[in-house]
Amino acid sequence: MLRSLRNLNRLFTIARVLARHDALDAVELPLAQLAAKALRFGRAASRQPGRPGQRLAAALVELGPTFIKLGQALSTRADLLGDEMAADLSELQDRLPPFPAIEARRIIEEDLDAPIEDLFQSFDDTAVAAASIAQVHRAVTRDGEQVAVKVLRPGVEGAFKRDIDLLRWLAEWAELTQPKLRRLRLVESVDTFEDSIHFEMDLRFEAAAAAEMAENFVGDESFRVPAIDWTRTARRVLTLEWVDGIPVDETQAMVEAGLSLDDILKKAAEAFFNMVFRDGFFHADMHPGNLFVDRNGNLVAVDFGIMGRVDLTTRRHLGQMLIGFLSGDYRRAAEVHFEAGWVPADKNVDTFTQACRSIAEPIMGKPLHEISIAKLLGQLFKITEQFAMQTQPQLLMLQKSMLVAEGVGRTLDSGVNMWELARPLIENWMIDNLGPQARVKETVGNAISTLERLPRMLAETERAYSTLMSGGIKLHPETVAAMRGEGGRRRLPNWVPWVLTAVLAALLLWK
Ligand SMILES: Nc1ncnc2c1ncn2[C@@H]1O[C@H](COP(=O)(O)OP(=O)(O)OP(=O)(O)O)[C@@H](O)[C@H]1O
Repeated sequence: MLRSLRNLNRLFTIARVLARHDALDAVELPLAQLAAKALRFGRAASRQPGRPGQRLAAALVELGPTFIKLGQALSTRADLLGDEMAADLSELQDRLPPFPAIEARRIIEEDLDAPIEDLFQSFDDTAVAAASIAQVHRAVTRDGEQVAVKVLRPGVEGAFKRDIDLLRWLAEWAELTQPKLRRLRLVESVDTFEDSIHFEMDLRFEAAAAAEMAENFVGDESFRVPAIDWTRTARRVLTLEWVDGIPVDETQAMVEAGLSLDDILKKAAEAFFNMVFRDGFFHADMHPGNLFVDRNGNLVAVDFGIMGRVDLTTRRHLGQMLIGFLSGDYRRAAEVHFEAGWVPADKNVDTFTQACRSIAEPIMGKPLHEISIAKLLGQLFKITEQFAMQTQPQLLMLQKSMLVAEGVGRTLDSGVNMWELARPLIENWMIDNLGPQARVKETVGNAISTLERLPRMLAETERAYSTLMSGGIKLHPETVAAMRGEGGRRRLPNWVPWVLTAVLAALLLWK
C-alpha cells in the first residue's frame, strides 16, 4: 500500500515533467495519453518545439540519472520505439552540471579512509566532465603520477533505488493488465536494466572491467587501457592513469600532430572486432569522448562502465550470419537464426530467408563505403520480431556499439567501410573457431565435460524419479495447454507424449 502510494506520487511528478516538455504523447501507452489530456485540460494548448523523441529526451534529463540511463537503454530499441524516436534518444547527452568539489573530496576521504592531502599532491576542484552517475577530476598522486579520479554522484544510489522500484511496479502492472505486452518481458527488462546500472554504481566493477580489457590486449600496442590505481579505488572512487591524448574525432589536431588517419582507422576497426569476436568482451560506450589517440598514434580508451559480453556460441552464430549476409547467401543467414534458437523452430525458414533478403539487398546494394553492418543488424532485429524472435539484450547492445564504432570510423574517413578493414580478421577467426580442427577440439571437450557431469546427471535422474514416485510433479496448466497445442504456443511433436509415457512406464516397471 505504502509502496503504491509512494510510486503514484512519483508517477504524478513524472507525468508533470513529461507534460511540461510536451512529451506525454510520445509515450504510446493508453494511460499516458489519458494523463496527457488531463494535464493539458484547462491549459491553452502550447506545443514545445522539436520532435517527440527530442522532447522526451529533454524530459528524461530533467527527471534525473535513472531516466537518462533509461533513455539511453531505450535508444537501442528501435524495434519498440521506431527509428526516429530511437535516434533522438541516442542523442541524449549524459551531461549534467557538476556537483560541488567539496562533496567529491568528502566522498573520496570517506571511501579511501584518508585525508585528501595524504592521497594527492594536488587535486583540481574543477571537474573535467560531469555525467549522471559520476564526475571526473584531474589530480596528481603523492608519488607524482598524473591521474583521473572518477567520483560517484552523491545521493545517486538512493534516487536510483526509488526509481527502479517505480519502474518494476509499472512493469508488473502492465504485464498483469496488458497480456499483449508480456512478450516484451518488461519485468525481466527492468531486472536487466537494474543489474547493468548496479554495476555502474560500484566503480570497483568498472576498474575490474578495465583491468580485464587491458589483459585481453596485452602485447598489442595499438590499443591500450589506462592503468588502474587500485590503492586509490573504492566503491565510489576510481583512480586511473591520466590519458594525454587527442579525442578521436579531432581529426585536424591529429593531422597537425603528424599522425596518419588511415592508420588510426585500421587500429580502431581491428580493436573493435577483436573485442567482439576474439574476446567476446566489448566496450559498449566508445563514443569519441571516450577514445583518445596518443602521440604515437595508438588508441587509448576510457570509461568502462558499460561493457557487453557475447559468449562463444553466439559469436560463432553471429560470424556465420554476417558471412551469410556479406556473401549474399541469405538462406544460410536465415538458417543460423534457427540453429541459434533465436527464431522458433515452427517458423518457416523459406519465408524468413525472403525476409532476410528484403532487408539486406537495399543495404548491401549500396556503394561499399555506405554499407553499414550495424544498420543491417538493426533492420534484422526489427524484422525478426515478426518471427517471434526473443529479444537478445546483448545483441542489441552490440548493434548499438557497432553503430558508434562505424560513426567513429566515418569521422576518420568518410569513404571507409569498417567491415572491409576487419573482414580478414573475422574470416580468420571463423576458420580458427569453426574449421575442422576447432570442431574436433570442441567435440572432445564436450565428451569430457559430459563424462565429468555423468555422476551429477545420474543423481538428478534419481531425484526426479523419487519426486515422480511421491507424486510431487504437477504440470503447469500452461504446459498442458502448450502440449495440446493450445494458446498459440509451439505444438510439441506427436511422438513426445508417447515417448514420455513410455519412459514413465519403464521407470515404474523397473522399480
Ligand atoms: N583517464 C583519463 N584521462 C583523461 N581523461 C579522462 C580519463 N578518464 C575520463 N576522462 C575524461 O572524462 C570524461 C568522462 O569520463 P567517463 O566517461 O569515465 O565518465 P562517465 O561519467 O561515464 O561519462 P560518459 O558516460 O558521458 O562517458 C571522458 O569522456 C574523458 O574526456
